Amino acid sequence: MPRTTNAHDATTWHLISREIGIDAGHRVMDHGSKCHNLHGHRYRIEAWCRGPLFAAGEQNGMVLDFGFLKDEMMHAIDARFDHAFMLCVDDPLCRAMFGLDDGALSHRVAAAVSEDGLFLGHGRDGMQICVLAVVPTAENLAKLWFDLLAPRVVARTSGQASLVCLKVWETPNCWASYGPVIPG
Ligand SMILES: Nc1nc2c(c(=O)[nH]1)N=C([C@H](O)[C@H](O)COP(=O)(O)OP(=O)(O)OP(=O)(O)O)CN2
Repeated sequence: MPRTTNAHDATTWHLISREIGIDAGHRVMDHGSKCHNLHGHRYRIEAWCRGPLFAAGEQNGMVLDFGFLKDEMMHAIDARFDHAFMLCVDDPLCRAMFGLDDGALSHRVAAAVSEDGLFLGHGRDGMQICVLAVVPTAENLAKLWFDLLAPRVVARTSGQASLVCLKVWETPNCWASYGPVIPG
């Protein structure tokens, strides 16, 4: 029995999308107006995946079970960023707010940001912090979360499906996305 069905050709394919929501704080340090302030968002995050359909088993007729996709989004994004505060490593507030005057923590943060583009861990008083190599705009978060989720989608489908778009709603009116496909 074939494992997949190829109900797409070079110009058509199956796309699925799943959404989760997280709450997180940030500031856009260079912004000329209110986004310069410390503030928070209810981020809505959509993951769009493309691939052939499974032709047998519990995912028969699916690109990737929505529940499996949710699991991967929760591990890759929610578990690390929900209720975290995100600042750019170059933000002058980062050092004081996150307790980076502590030498050992400061060293760990600098090493992680330089190697991985981000540090996720605990700062002053055990507060969950996220230090990024880039400013936490919706565009940069879309790429960051795309890069964390993409390998999980491939692994969860044994290489059949891929993440083609990660869309971040920063407010009910504004979104940014990253990936090779423009979402509808
Ligand atoms: N291209 C981007 N522009 C802006 C970003 C961003 O990440 N990418 N971020 C901000 C602010 O952080 C803010 O979250 C959005 O601000 P705002 O324009 O106020 O969005 P609203 O939906 O709240 O707009 P209202 O005018 O209040 O309805 C700014 N720009």
